[in-house]
Amino acid sequence: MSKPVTILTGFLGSGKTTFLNQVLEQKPSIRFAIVENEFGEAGIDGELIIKPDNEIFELSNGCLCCSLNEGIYDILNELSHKTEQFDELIIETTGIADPANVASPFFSHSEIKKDFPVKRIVCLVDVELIEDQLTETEEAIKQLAFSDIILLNKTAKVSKVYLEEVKYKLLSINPFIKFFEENGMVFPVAEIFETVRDADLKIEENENKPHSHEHKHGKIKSFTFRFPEPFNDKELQMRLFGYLVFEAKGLYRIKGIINAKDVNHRLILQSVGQSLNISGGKAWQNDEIRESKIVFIGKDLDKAFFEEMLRGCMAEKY
Ligand SMILES: Nc1nc2c(ncn2[C@@H]2O[C@H](COP(=O)(O)OP(=O)(O)OP(=O)(O)O)[C@@H](O)[C@H]2O)c(=O)[nH]1
Repeated sequence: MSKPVTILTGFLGSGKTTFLNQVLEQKPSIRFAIVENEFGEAGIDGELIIKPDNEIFELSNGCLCCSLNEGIYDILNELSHKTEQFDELIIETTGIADPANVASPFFSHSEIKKDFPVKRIVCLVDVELIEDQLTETEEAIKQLAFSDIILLNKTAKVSKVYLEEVKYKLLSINPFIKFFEENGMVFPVAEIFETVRDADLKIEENENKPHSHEHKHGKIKSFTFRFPEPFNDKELQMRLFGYLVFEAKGLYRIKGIINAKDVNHRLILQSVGQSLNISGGKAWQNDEIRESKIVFIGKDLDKAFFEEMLRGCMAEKY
């Protein structure tokens, strides 16, 4: 039996995981299998999904367009043997993947095409940051160009006039897109899932082209740090905030699961552009090894600098 596929794309921090969580909340009767891919090694997004009873596959360590084929084929193969356990598949791509590459196995293989028909490719757009992202990176343009649905996110951060300008600009890149908007941090999940892409996707450029292993992300790098020692969360927040305000050029994204001293639950660290947010996450279990994982993604980043900054925030120093 065929299983509908939704591909989520959008630049780093645009809101893909947030949207995915709302889909799981608003569609409780659908059993989703989820493929999470991250640029950077730590499987942080998997931990940020609210309903762990969904089957979650992680394709970490690299980006989907470069390490895709083997991994995704294995996952689809596994899924095809347990079709009675799920109803639909969602693939969340990394924030710097070209979704044409992600989608190519779904269109170039007749069996995959039949068993896993792609119903929609949804691109999340951070309306405040998209202009800079389009100027700075090729991936943001490719994501827009390839999608069927644009979900305009973080709309409260810009004026209505600016939002119209953004739409106009996006339409000049892809005139076929259908717009949806988040409203007060609520996504129109039902309407999006009622929208099915028009015709078979044309991916002439990619279909028969051998996959190039040349890395396409220029100088975009990702570092993942893991620390068993607990952090002083106030110090961490202060230093990161100072960094973001004064020095953060080229840093696109920070995501982390933090183990802070005297705090019995995880802290979730999120930063996009210059914003920084630390909020409560799942409780640490008694038998669990507590470890912090933090990933930094950006252009021309200096790993040693971040390591020193983070080590300066350990609780033992205070
Ligand atoms: N103000 C506001 N913040 C939002 C909204 N949607 C998401 N965010 C915040 O934006 C940050 C990034 O959201 P994610 O859902 O993790 O973004 P993502 O696209 O999955 O990020 P990557 O996996 O790094 O590409 C988080 O701190 C969210 O809480 C929104 O509608 N409004």
